[in-house]
Amino acid sequence: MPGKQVLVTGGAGYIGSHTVVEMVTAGFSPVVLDNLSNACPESLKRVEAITGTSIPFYSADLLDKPALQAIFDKHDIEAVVHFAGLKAVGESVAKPLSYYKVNVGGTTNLLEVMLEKGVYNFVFSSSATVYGEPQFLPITESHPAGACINPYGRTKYVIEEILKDLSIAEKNLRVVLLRYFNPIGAHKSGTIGEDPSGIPNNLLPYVSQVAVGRRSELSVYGSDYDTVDGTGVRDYVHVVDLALGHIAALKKLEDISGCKVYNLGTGTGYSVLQVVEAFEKASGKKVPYKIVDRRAGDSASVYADPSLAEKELGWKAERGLTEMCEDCWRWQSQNPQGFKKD
Ligand SMILES: NC(=O)c1ccc[n+]([C@@H]2O[C@H](COP(=O)([O-])OP(=O)(O)OC[C@H]3O[C@@H](n4cnc5c(N)ncnc54)[C@H](O)[C@@H]3O)[C@@H](O)[C@H]2O)c1
Ligand SMILES: CC(=O)N[C@H]1[C@@H](OP(=O)(O)OP(=O)(O)OC[C@H]2O[C@@H](n3ccc(=O)[nH]c3=O)[C@H](O)[C@@H]2O)O[C@H](CO)[C@@H](O)[C@@H]1O
Repeated sequence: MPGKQVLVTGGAGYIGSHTVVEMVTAGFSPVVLDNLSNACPESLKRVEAITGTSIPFYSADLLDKPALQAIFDKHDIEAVVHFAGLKAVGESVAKPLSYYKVNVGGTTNLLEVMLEKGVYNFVFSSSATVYGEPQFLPITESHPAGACINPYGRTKYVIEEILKDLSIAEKNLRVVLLRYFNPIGAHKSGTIGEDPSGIPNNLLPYVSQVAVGRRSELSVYGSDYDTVDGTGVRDYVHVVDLALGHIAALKKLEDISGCKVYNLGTGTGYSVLQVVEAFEKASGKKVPYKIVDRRAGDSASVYADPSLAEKELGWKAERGLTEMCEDCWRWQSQNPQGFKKD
C-alpha cells in the first residue's frame, strides 16, 4: 500500500523513529502519534532532516480516545503500526497498574477507534519476552508463550491474545505480531538513536554510555551461565533491520487474513563479553567492567529462529554485530547526552 497513510503510535521513540525513516523511503506516508513520555520532539525533527519530508505529528496519549478519533478523522489512515507503550521491566514490577492501563488499555482504545473508523490493518510491537525461559533454542514462533516473568512481559502477551481473539471476531481485521529479540544500533547518519532516560536497563545503552564517559564501568550480570564464556547470550538485531521488518509486515498485510506471528532476530547469539569486545573495537574506547551477581529473571541464552519471517515476509536481518556497534557508537559519540542537551 505505498503512498497510503499509516498511523505510527510511539513514532518519536527509538524503534518508531527508525521505522518512520524506512517507511518514507519505502513510499508510505507516516502520521505519528506520541505523548512524548519517553521521547523528544527533536527525534522527529531529525527524521524529517534525514528523509527531507515533513511528518504530521500529534502529541497525544493513547488513553485519550477523542484525540485518537480526531486523527483518524483528519487522515485517511490505511494501517496502524503500534509501538507506543511503557517498556521498563523494573518499573513494571513497581507500577503494574500503569503498565496494564497504558499498554493494554491504550491498545484496546486504539483498536476500538480503528474499528469504529473502518481501519483493519495492524502491526504490533511484541517481544521475545513473551516466550519466558526458553525451553529450546533457537526459539521458533511455536515455542510456548505466556509464562512471562514480569508485568511488562505479561502486557505484551495479553495484547497478543486480545489481537488473536479480535481477529477471529472481526473477519476484516489483519494483524501481524512482531516479536523482537534485542534491538540495538542506530541510523547510519548518527542523528537518531536510543536515548534512555536515567540509568539504562539494557546492555548496549549502558556500554555506550561507559564508552562515552557518562558512566564509569559496566556491571556484567553473572559469569557462571552455561554459555561460551559464562555471560548471558542474546540475539542482537540492528534497529534498521527491525524497521525494515515493519515495512515487510505492512506489505504482508495485503495478502493475509487473521493474525500472523513472526520473530525478528538474526538467529545468532552473542555473549555480554563478546558484545563488549565488539564495542571496544568499533569505538576505539575501553569499556571497563566488573562481574556482579546474576540479574533476577535473566536467562542464559535467548536467540531466534527467524526463518519464518524470511520465508513469509521475505525479511532477513542483514547487519552484523560490528555494524550494530559502529552505528551505536556514531550516535552516542555525536550525541553524548542524547537528544536533549547537545
Ligand atoms: N527496545 C526494545 O528492546 C524492545 C524489545 C521488544 C519490544 N519492544 C517494544 O517496541 C515498542 C517500541 O519500543 P522502543 O524501544 O522504541 O521504546 P520507546 O520508549 O523509545 O518508544 C515508545 C514510544 O511510545 C511513547 N508512548 C508511551 N506511552 C504512550 C502513550 N500512553 N500514548 C502515546 N505515546 C506513548 C513514548 O513517548 C515513546 O516515544 C514498545 O512497545 C516496546 O515495548 C521494544
Ligand atoms: C530480565 C529483563 O530485564 N529482561 C528484559 C531485557 O531483556 P534482555 O535481558 O534480553 O536485554 P538486556 O539488554 O537487558 O540484557 C542483555 C544481556 O546483557 C546483560 N546485561 C545487561 C545490562 C547490564 O548492565 N549488564 C549486563 O550484563 C544481561 O544480563 C543479558 O545477559 O530487555 C528486553 C528489552 O527491553 C525486555 O524485553 C526483557 O524483558
